[in-house]
Amino acid sequence: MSMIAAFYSGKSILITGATGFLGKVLMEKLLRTSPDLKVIYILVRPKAGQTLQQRIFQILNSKLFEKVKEVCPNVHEKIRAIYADLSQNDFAISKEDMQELLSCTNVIFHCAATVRFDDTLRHAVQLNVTATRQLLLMASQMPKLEVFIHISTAYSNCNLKHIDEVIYPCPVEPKKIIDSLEWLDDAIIEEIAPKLIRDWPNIYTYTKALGEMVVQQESRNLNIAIIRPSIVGATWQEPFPGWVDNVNGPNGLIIAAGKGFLRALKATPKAVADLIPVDTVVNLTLAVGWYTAVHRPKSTLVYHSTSGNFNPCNWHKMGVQVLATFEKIPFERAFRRPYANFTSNNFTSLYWNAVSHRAPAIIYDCYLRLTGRKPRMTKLMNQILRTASMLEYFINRSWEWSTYNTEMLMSELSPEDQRVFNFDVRQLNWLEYIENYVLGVKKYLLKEDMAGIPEAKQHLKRLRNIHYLFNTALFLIVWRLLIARSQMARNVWFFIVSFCYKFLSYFRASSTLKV
Ligand SMILES: CCCCCCCCCCCCCCCCCCCC(=O)SCCNC(=O)CCNC(=O)[C@H](O)C(C)(C)COP(=O)(O)OP(=O)(O)OC[C@H]1O[C@@H](n2cnc3c(N)ncnc32)[C@H](O)[C@@H]1OP(=O)(O)O
Ligand SMILES: NC(=O)C1=CN([C@@H]2O[C@H](COP(=O)(O)OP(=O)(O)OC[C@H]3O[C@@H](n4cnc5c(N)ncnc54)[C@H](OP(=O)(O)O)[C@@H]3O)[C@@H](O)[C@H]2O)C=CC1
Repeated sequence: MSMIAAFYSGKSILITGATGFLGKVLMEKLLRTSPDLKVIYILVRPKAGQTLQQRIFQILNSKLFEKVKEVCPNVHEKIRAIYADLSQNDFAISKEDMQELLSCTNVIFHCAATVRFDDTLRHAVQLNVTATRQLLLMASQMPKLEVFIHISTAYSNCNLKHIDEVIYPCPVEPKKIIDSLEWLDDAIIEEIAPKLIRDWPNIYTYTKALGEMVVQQESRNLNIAIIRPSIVGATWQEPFPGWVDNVNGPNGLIIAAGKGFLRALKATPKAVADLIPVDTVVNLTLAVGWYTAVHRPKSTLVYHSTSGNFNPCNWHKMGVQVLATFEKIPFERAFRRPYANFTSNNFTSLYWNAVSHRAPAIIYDCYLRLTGRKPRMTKLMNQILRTASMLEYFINRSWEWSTYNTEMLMSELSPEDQRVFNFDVRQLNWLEYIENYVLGVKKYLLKEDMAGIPEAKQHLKRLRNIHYLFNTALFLIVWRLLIARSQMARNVWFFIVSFCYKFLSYFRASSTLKV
């Protein structure tokens, strides 16, 4: 019997960010392993014209939740969606709902955040700092609360090279920032933002660091733990391999590469690609929830959910395997044949951007214009290159995260829990994982049918022929121009032609002799 699963049975669990990538997998695993939990409260806002109910209905009827329904057929009854906007005062939760949350909640998983790298400082502080403080305040008024789990990121201290499982202080107190945002206007905030974030690469990682500090300062006598995942990727094993549902992190780049838009990346091939499967993060999170509630550590423990020091993979290996998978299971209607060129050199990177990205986009847009269609490739390419440049910081560096707490927890689990809540990435086979990942991107993000693979392969062959034809034509044009202008080029040309002629004559003569 799993002790972790038993712990969550009969519990009322509050999840923020349950409609997000990590939140959905967390909810699924909880329902599948502890089907007799009492209720999962999820704080949700209406979005994209959908009501709360429509959003929940769509999530629970998605492929991700198919397996869970076999063990928990009444899954809809276990979820109680509560209207909430985390950027508002008191989260805009109604009095009745708030009362219910305060009196019933046993466990909190705080996953909600804005993960955009370029969000405004005001919004990112509201979500990643102020909302965390507000939730901690709510938690302190919950008599039945046993544990509060805060999801942060391994990059909250990415301005350091070696990162321990401790909360590092930020140069400016979060409270001072929260207070000043109340009276400063937006223009001034954006002006001071770069000065505040100092050597953090973006607003996201900076505000996640502030969020951790808030957790430390406002923890009162709460039983809290922090999880710090690195780059969260598709599922490894559960509920099935390769599940993924948004374009964040590597996902968008895999699409851009598979469709042949992105063929070079400013990346350090030997740098560690610290990906961690989302189900691994979820298993660790649930195990930490159990351990923190049952063992009540004296201080707030931080757990790194990273792969680098257990089972390192670098960007070169990842790129090669991603490309190999595109060969086997290509994406449909690619713009060009997929290719992956990783370079850490600024000059080479500029060259590849001009030759491999911008020039083909401009040529294609000319073709669209000539055929009476609206040009769109340059705009799309600019968007992709902007995204790639935003991620560059993370693919050109390696970090060392210590994992003492995570390893300690692994050794505390029973063999059954180690199996059901496996977060040991030493067992992960990268080649297999990446193949399933790319397949998952094709199936669940691009919604492409596997039956289209032969046609996709044919299309790639056609692209290869076009590529050869184009290169040959280009070579001939350049050569012709050179010959017209330079005596030296003409001499080389006559030398090659006479050499070929002699070779052919010799070949013909010797084959005649044999006969
Ligand atoms: C050369 C061959 C390569 C072979 C492939 C090998 C794979 C290597 C992958 C390497 C990836 C490394 C990733 C490192 C990530 C580090 C993460 C740190 C860990 C965290 O805690 S962060 C959590 C993750 N957060 C994010 O990833 C958010 C990043 N996104 C943003 O901040 C913004 O989207 C961005 C990039 C600033 C763009 O903003 P904006 O210009 O305003 O555009 P939109 O957001 O509105 O989106 C417009 C359009 O682009 C699509 N989109 C969004 N994100 C991506 C993406 N990552 N890749 C591709 N496309 C993306 C979006 O869906 C929109 O499309 P529409 O069709 O709706 O217009
Ligand atoms: N993905 C990654 O690579 C990594 C993620 N993390 C951390 O993991 C956690 C989850 O990330 P992930 O699932 O990827 O992110 P997503 O962007 O997929 O999910 C974010 C969640 O937060 C919710 N949310 C955002 N703003 C509000 C708001 N104003 N009111 C209510 N809910 C809101 C979103 O709701 P809605 O659906 O309505 O937008 C969504 O459910 C975050 O804390 C992130 O920092 C850490 C390391 C890496």
